[in-house]
Amino acid sequence: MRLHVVDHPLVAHKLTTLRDKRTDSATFRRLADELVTLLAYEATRDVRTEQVDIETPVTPTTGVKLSYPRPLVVPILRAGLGMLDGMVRLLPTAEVGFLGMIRNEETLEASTYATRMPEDLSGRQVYVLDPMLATGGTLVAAIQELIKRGADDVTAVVLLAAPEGVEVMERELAGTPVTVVTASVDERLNENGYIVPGLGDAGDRMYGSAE
Ligand SMILES: O=P(O)(O)OC[C@H]1O[C@H](OP(=O)(O)OP(=O)(O)O)[C@H](O)[C@@H]1O
Ligand SMILES: O=c1cc[nH]c(=O)[nH]1
Ligand SMILES: [Mg+2]
Repeated sequence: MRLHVVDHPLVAHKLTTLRDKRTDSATFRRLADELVTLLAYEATRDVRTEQVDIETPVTPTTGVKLSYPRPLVVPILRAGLGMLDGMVRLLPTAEVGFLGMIRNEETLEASTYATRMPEDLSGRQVYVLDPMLATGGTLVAAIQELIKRGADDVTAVVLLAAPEGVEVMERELAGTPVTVVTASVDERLNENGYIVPGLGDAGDRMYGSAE
């Protein structure tokens, strides 16, 4: 597994406001959207392209366009939904699949409550979106499902990661073609499985507590 921490002052600036507990939901959603677009620039560095012939007003030339099969973008509901627009803005030809997953806040185990994506992902590049990589249970399960369906290149775009979650991913997904792109690897997880310093519950901060 490859880990890429995006080191950029604009990313750090937006992330700081996102972490601030005084930031309201509307601002949080806007900042998450902007941050994803910055991370997407790095996450798509190896997106597949093919050569194409065009004519400029001056002369024929060759350029590139995104290849087929189209990349698949998979936000993990709920919180990953807040990252979708920022990602597809940079990848307009992408197809979008959905995974609904929830972490049990007592056991910290992830379970899947909704799946809507192609059965056959052979030869597809997939971008998974989830703001938080905490224990890693959610992302490991999501990526194992994508690889089972044949995906041969998976990039997870996460706003924040905990070192514990990165370690679990490295262990559980060893030997698989997986890259994690994040704005920060934070200090640790606390006793409730929350990232420290983190930003709290990403889904709740985007959409409310859902109770
Ligand atoms: O790495 P893990 O320990 O598995 O935790 C991370 C998961 O927890 C959060 O989702 P949550 O279960 O709160 O669902 P929500 O997005 O609907 O709020 C977050 O968006 C990740 O999906
Ligand atoms: O810090 C955390 C950990 C898991 N899920 C969140 O939303 N935040
Ligand atoms: Mg949540």
